[in-house]
Amino acid sequence: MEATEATDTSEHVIEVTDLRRVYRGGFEAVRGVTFHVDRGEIFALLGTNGAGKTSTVELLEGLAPPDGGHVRVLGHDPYTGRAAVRPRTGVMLQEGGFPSELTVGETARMWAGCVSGARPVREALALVGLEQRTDVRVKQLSGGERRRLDLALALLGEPEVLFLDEPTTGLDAEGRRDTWELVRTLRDGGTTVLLTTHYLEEAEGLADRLAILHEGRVAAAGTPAEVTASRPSRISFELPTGYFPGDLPPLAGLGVVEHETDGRVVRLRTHELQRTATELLLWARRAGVELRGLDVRSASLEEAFLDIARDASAPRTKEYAA
Ligand SMILES: Nc1ncnc2c1ncn2[C@@H]1O[C@H](COP(=O)(O)OP(=O)(O)OP(=O)(O)O)[C@@H](O)[C@H]1O
Repeated sequence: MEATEATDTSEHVIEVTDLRRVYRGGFEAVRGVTFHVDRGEIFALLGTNGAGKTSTVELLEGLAPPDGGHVRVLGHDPYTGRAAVRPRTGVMLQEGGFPSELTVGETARMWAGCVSGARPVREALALVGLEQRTDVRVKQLSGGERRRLDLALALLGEPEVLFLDEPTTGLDAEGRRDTWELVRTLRDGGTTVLLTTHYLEEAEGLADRLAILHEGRVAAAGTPAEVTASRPSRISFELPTGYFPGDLPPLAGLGVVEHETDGRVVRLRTHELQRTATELLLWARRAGVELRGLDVRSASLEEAFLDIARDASAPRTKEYAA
């Protein structure tokens, strides 16, 4: 029934519904994950080590069948409909694993031989800035150059959907920025990109939407702004000389949801940043004191992530499927 269920007109290029993956021995690495990626969107999967990112992406790439739920890529089941999906997708795995004796050009030509309608090798290498390294053996490439070669190979087939597993790991700051620029250009040209990353600034700056996985489940999802908006902002300052924490106005009444004092430094968290900051400054003016070291900042994606990771560090037993 594969042909009839393929709906290429759908804006949801990737659809993941209640996805489950159970490894041999019964360990449930993916426990009911649901998300979708629209055409021409960059979607980032984030999560602590072992959260289930690679286990999820492998199912999207059709490397294994799900143990529950379902996946559609370009309207097809990527496992049973692999022949229809694979030519239209590009995959950059965490480990490329090319024969290290071949040169960059030989590797790309070999790969291009396996791809129908491949773009010229020179063009793919130029996209990732490796055109000057064509005659260099793979074993002589730096770690960052190998990642760029992985990306060039994923781009050979001019894919509609690109899966990038930690695409900038090992790249220096310039290489990382170049890769972001390339991914944006591909997206603007209509390519749909799903990437995993450990770099929060990468997800914040690059992704149109993202999901943070935690122990095999989606702990937070949305645009970077939506995910951070759900987290409290921070205010910190030094207690004025001669004042004690009890001299401050009642904090709960200022919208403060968490507070701590570390020596003379007061740290607050609030969902009402403007109101809390205004009330504190009015109190300081009335008292005729200065709030030295005042630092007011909105929640960042990093904080959202750390909140989730902190929760993850609480002792738990591994969950096994029945
Ligand atoms: N083949 C396997 N057999 C058994 N357990 C596995 C297997 N592969 C992964 N796991 C376990 O599944 C969980 C999720 O692993 P996965 O590699 O998907 O996480 P990840 O989010 O990609 O982590 P990382 O950020 O470290 O790459 C981990 O607890 C891991 O130990």
